[in-house]
Amino acid sequence: MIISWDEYFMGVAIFSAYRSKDPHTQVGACIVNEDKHIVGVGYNGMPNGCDDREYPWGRTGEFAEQKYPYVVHAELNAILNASTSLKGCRIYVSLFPCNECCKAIIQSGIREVVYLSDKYAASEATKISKRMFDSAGVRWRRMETELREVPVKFEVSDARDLQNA
Ligand SMILES: O=c1ccn([C@H]2C[C@H](O)[C@@H](COP(=O)(O)O)O2)c(=O)[nH]1
Ligand SMILES: [Zn+2]
Repeated sequence: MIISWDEYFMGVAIFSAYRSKDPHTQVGACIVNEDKHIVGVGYNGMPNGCDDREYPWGRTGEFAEQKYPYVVHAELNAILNASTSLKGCRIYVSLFPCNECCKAIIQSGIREVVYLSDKYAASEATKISKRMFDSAGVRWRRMETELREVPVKFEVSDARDLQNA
């Protein structure tokens, strides 16, 4: 099996998402420069020093008892983790960015967004993101692939024999 660049970078975003402790929506992001080098990855999680076993992961109730005021979004983590300037970069995200991430993406100099899920397309946040991306000239497109899944095997004993593992 040989995967495309888009599949490869989105795969890194999806793999990053598996690190998230969010029980409802795990999100991953992978930022790539014009040389196709990965310069930042991230997932949605609590800020450094905020123990993710102590902070809430719920979606309802009092604001302070919900996850929303605490969690750092995947895109922002990827931007903050980046090792270099993001001017001209592309970001792969497993979920279309919210309006807050949209602003950070625009201001960082990222020029293209490739996304997988648009499950909150009807939300105000997503509509606002699309408007701001369009105004700022940041392209956005859904990931196109025939792939449904990629097998990942950890029991491989010989790295030269991945196909037959
Ligand atoms: O741009 C975005 C939007 C959302 N997220 C994160 C924030 C939360 O942890 C989840 C969304 O939770 P729901 O339960 O689906 O409301 O996704 C993000 O990382 N980036
Ligand atoms: Zn966001």
